[in-house]
Amino acid sequence: MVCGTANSANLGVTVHVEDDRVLGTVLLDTRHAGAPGFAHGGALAAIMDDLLGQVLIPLDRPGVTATMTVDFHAPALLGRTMDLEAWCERVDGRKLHMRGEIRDGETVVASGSALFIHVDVSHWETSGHALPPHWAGWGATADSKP
Ligand SMILES: CCCCCCCC(=O)SCCNC(=O)CCNC(=O)[C@H](O)C(C)(C)COP(=O)(O)OP(=O)(O)OC[C@H]1O[C@@H](n2cnc3c(N)ncnc32)[C@H](O)[C@@H]1OP(=O)(O)O
Repeated sequence: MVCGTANSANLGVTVHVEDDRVLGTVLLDTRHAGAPGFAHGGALAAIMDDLLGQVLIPLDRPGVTATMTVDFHAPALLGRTMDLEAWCERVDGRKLHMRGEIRDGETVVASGSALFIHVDVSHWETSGHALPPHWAGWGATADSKP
């Protein structure tokens, strides 16, 4: 729902990995309004969750959000391309401490911190839905297993 290109209702986030960081952009519009002209905080929280979750890829650790805090520092205006950045601050066994920012130019609009928990890919098999084939090797290089 945030960056999936197969979903026409996605939030239009694009991300890529540079070294161990996730960088990206998002351009919100009137579909994502809270107050007129301003992005809904829930949209920003969804973007933050997904952005921090993308760090699981360079970390090569499948994981899920256990808890997340989003601080809203400045209004996020619709119609502006905002920059996204996220990284892993610390790994403590299965606990993955992520941080990220959503910026409009030099202004940090929102910052986020989350605890992700490293899980085995089988975590998602309980839904009964098929997993993307490339998830099969996810976590193969992780030095500890859930
Ligand atoms: C590339 C993909 C991008 C996707 C981005 C989107 C990310 C998401 O939205 S994920 C969806 C939302 N999150 C979920 O559905 C998670 C639901 N929760 C769960 O499945 C489980 O509670 C889970 C896996 C997090 C933890 O369960 P479990 O594996 O049994 O571990 P558990 O033993 O309870 O906890 C492990 C450790 O984490 C700690 N912990 C767990 N939850 C929390 C929490 N909420 N706050 C603080 N600490 C926590 C525990 O205290 C424990 O610590 P310790 O080892 O020191 O005792």
